[in-house]
Amino acid sequence: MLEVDQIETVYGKSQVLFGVSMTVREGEVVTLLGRNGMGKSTTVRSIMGLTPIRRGRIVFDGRAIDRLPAYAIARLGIGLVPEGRQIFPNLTVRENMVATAANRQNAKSPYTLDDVLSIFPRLADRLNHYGNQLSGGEQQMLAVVRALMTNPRLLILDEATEGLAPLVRKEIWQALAMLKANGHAILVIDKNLDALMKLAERHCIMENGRVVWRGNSVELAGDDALRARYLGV
Ligand SMILES: Nc1ncnc2c1ncn2[C@@H]1O[C@H](COP(=O)(O)OP(=O)(O)OP(=O)(O)O)[C@@H](O)[C@H]1O
Repeated sequence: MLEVDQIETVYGKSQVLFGVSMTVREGEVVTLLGRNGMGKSTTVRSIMGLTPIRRGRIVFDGRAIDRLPAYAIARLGIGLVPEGRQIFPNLTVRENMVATAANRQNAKSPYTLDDVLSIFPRLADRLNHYGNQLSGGEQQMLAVVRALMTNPRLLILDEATEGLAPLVRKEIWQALAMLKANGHAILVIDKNLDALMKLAERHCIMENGRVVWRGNSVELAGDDALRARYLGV
């Protein structure tokens, strides 16, 4: 479904990605792991067309997307929950959701407001609250449901549980498990390894702009030295 092939990305004169390759297949959950500053967000920005790649190729559903503008990539069916949430503070919860709603893939039964609210019931009680009146956890849930309102086939989450209380985090993980069960493909960047090892099939570890390890949850769980070296856990 998504193939990232040998991409190189630069910010001005500083090269950040040095030939990153990874894939996400239909209905699969894949993680990008690594310490801070290793290039995970830049990989996501490159996929979404927010930062242009200098070399390499990115293919989604058989189509090269690496020269497309960000809006066109989103329209093809990739939904992003960006780092830092970025919800609209002066719109209500309902308005935030409607603002991004689109059935871009002409899904047979696109998500309705009620569908996505059933994933995070506490947002249903906050429909008329403004974005800036929500707790951090509620804002994060809103960022997820907002991405879902675009009916993406691939959902990308960049540090979606950062700074959240454990119970709220758990709700987000449960929601992702449900989305996976519904057939969504998900690419997730997060630091909660335990949750990720339960949710994801495959993991990619990045260091200094390269993917230095790929494997499944059993391999990752069984390799203490690997986790200590690249993830510091
Ligand atoms: N807009 C930018 N301009 C210049 N350098 C940047 C920019 N954004 C990120 N970088 C640099 O690129 C490198 C990779 O950053 P990136 O955000 O992709 O890493 P990351 O693995 O996602 O880490 P984090 O979890 O801290 O976001 C870092 O050295 C960072 O300082």
